[in-house]
Parts: sequence; structure tokens; C-alpha cells
Amino acid sequence: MSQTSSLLPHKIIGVAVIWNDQEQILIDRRRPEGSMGGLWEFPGGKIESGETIPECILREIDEELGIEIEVGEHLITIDHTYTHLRVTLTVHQCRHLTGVPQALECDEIRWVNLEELDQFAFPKANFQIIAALRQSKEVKGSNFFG
Ligand SMILES: Nc1nc2c([nH]c(=O)n2[C@H]2C[C@H](O)[C@@H](COP(=O)(O)OP(=O)(O)OP(=O)(O)O)O2)c(=O)[nH]1
Ligand SMILES: [Mg+2]
Repeated sequence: MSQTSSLLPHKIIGVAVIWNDQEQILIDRRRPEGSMGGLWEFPGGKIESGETIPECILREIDEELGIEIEVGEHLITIDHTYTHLRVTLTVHQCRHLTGVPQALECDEIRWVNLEELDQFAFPKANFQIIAALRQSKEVKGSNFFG
């Protein structure tokens, strides 16, 4: 890690890996303008003061996609330093409950399976999330809640 990382802005982010009944995961493409524009991500966003991570995830998913989810177990927490920014991504396994996802704050959304994730361009920190998802599937022999 670079010695100047403490001078960078630091964002604390709650991130949702949302599964549906077809064992697919919801991903969204960031808007073209702005940081990491055009890259795919797992939905989520910045924690607000007084919130827990599960509360942040529930709020962000309602704001960004207009759906209701169940926030399940913690998958992984990643601390990653980009050139301009440090992020702490706390990732939870989640289950889609109700509502059809809408691209309210992103460019595009898709349901994909674990194997298909490699076909999409994600920010660098996400390689660890995807690796953790694959490992979790191997260990448990199922994706989630299964
Ligand atoms: N939601 C989400 N963010 C990710 C992922 N991977 C990754 O590096 N990030 C980074 C991108 C952003 O810098 C940050 C997410 O915060 P955000 O979406 O609220 O931030 P933003 O830059 O879009 O919004 P803002 O500061 O302009 O309000 O975390 C991911 O899989 N999901
Ligand atoms: Mg966001």
C-alpha cells in the first residue's frame, strides 16, 4: 500500500450480492460520466452516519433499484486503494424478495450467473469479491441460502 493512501478520500461502502431463485446475481453498469464510469459493479453505496452496513445496503438497493431484498451473511470486506481514492467494501450475500429491478441510478442492470461474471469489466477491487463468491460456492456446494 502506498504511504500517501491516508491522504486520499476514503469511502465506506455497503455492497450487495443479490441472488434470485434462478441462481443469478444482479449487476449494474455505472453511468459513463464520473469515477469508474461504464464499469460493472455489485449495487451498493456510501454508508450514512448512524447506519449499520445492512441498513445501508437495504437503503441503497431501494434507492438504486427499487427492490426489496433480505440482507444475509457477510461475504468479505475489501480495503482497496485506487489512484485517487481508498474504498472499504463490505459485501453481504443477499436475496431478492420483491419488485422488478429498475436502473434508477445506473446505466443498465443484468441478472447473470457466477460463470458469466468474467465477461464483464469490473473495478479492480471486485476481483476479490468474485473470487470469494466462487470459493464460497465450492465450500458450501451451493450459492447461497441453499
Ligand atoms: N457499489 C459498488 N461500488 C464499488 C464496487 N467496486 C468498487 O470499487 N466500488 C467503488 C466505486 C465507488 O468509488 C464506490 C461506490 O460508491 P458510490 O457508488 O456511492 O460512489 P460514487 O462515486 O458513484 O458516488 P458519489 O461519490 O459521486 O456520490 O466504491 C462495487 O462492486 N459496488
Ligand atoms: Mg452506488
